[in-house]
Amino acid sequence: MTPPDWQNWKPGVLATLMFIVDEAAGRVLLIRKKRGLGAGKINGPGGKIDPGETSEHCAVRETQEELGVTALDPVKHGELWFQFVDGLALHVDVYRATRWEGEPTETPEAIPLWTSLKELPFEEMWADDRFWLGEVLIDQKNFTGRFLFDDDTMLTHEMEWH
Ligand SMILES: CNc1ncnc2c1ncn2[C@@H]1O[C@H](COP(=O)(O)OP(=O)(O)OP(=O)(O)O)[C@@H](O)[C@H]1O
Repeated sequence: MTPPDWQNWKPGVLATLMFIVDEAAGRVLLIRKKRGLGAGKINGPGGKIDPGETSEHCAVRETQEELGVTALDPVKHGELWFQFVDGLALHVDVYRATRWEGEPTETPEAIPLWTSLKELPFEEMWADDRFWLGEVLIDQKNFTGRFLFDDDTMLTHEMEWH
């Protein structure tokens, strides 16, 4: 199919992703997602923004709910625009934090996975992640990415680095 013009994409559902980076140990706190969109995949903690909530608050709250960890001083590094051919549209703000409180704990939503920054498990992640995750986590770059998906299959992508 022909993808719609990027400019005509709707913002859709607003959501967030949080990546807590332990710079001293060269690792990032990922999750194995147990339910919801992308169940079974490895991703960062995150989820939908509640009405009236800021995106930063959502990223912190979802990380608390999924892992029992509080991210401190998160910095926004990017925006992901996902369009699925079935009509679902997701707009995701991506945060990175280097300080946190609490010990990651398994919850009904997620299994915590401290992962080496040198061995990001892209084969178990959403297909778009290999276009931006290393650049954000390691190089602290800022970006906007737009991706068209048919279920799990990425059909097109467009990256801007700021
Ligand atoms: C398509 N390629 C993708 N690549 C990378 N990450 C993706 C993603 N698609 C969704 N995500 C993230 O996965 C979480 C689930 O999205 P989301 O719709 O919010 O579902 P989830 O059921 O977890 O939300 P609630 O916890 O119910 O709020 C959410 O953090 C969102 O940012």
